[in-house]
Amino acid sequence: EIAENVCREQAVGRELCPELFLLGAQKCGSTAVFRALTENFKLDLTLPVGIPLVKEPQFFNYFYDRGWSWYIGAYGLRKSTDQVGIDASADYTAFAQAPVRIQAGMNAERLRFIMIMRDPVQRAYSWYTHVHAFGMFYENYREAYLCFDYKFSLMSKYATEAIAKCMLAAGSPPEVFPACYHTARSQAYPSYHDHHVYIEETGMTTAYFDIIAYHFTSGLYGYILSHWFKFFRPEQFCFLVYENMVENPLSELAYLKPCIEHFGRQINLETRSVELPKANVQVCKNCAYYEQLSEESLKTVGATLHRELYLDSNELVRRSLRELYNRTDVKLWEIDYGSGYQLPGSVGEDLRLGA
Ligand SMILES: Nc1ncnc2c1ncn2[C@@H]1O[C@H](COP(=O)(O)OS(=O)(=O)O)[C@@H](OP(=O)(O)O)[C@H]1O
Repeated sequence: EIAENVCREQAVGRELCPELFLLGAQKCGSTAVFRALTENFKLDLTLPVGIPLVKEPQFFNYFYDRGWSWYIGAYGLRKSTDQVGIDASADYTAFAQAPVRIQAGMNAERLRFIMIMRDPVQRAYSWYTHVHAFGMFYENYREAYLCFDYKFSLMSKYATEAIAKCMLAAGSPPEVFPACYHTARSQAYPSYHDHHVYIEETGMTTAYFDIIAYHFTSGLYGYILSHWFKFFRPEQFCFLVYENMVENPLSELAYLKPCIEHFGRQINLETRSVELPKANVQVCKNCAYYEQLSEESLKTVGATLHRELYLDSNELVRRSLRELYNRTDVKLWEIDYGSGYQLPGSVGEDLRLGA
């Protein structure tokens, strides 16, 4: 039996514990980043062996009850001092208890976290597409979707109402995510799971509403960050912005340097040009009941989501990255959502600083 505190040592011959975490949210391009690290930069990172989703052990969210032996055992023993174990469960960011458990059980000071962010609207729509492509055989997903006639636009509308109400009741930024993430059962707000609301457009009442909320709460990056910052120091994080990465992979991936060099390893950014590997590109044209939104329709839905759900969170991201990392190049996701969109003063300021 492996003891819970075994990860506090780094001795060769003892258990190698994962120390590099590749976090999302999901659908932010984490598979492409993983491939860039291992294929383009030829970084030898140790993955767990013998557990179902190798790259994503999902221990600190879904499989915690399988125990530490299951998780740590899968990484084997340390062969050298600079060996690095990686856990690329992007989804840890969607669970408030994940950083609590990581801090409690791992060698917290040693850890580094790569966190990727993407326009939360595009991300949510990508997850919706993913569910149509891969998740509709789960009965609870089908039932949750059925109430909305399987439509992303309807889900957005009702999820925005519920989540915005929760955020209003939640208090200061660090409190928002634990109170309002998709499986939250806070005093401030009853759980989404038991949130039964009548959908006017379909004449049905919601079931498994937490499944719907998940699409949208996973994009509240600003609040996710202020939650993780309760457990780890800013120096332990390296941020990637999906849109920047697509536009200029090399200069965006350069932000990973401190998180890699921390382990005595190098990524050579000077000599090679890097193309971001294409991974998990989804096509759902023939998915049954799939609401394929035109660019224009997604902009209409997205403008409301940004205005009513993401605005403060997005601002928090930009402010955190500017103040803590001196970064002013975080994409203004809201700006793509149509003319007439009123930027608040502080966002306008960010825009000027970023220009
Ligand atoms: N090279 C490159 N350039 C641009 N976009 C890319 C690239 N590689 C992956 N992707 C897009 O990333 C989305 C998948 O993200 P993830 O790998 O994090 O998905 S998952 O959470 O692991 O399922 C998925 O987004 P959507 O296409 O919007 O669904 C991928 O298309």
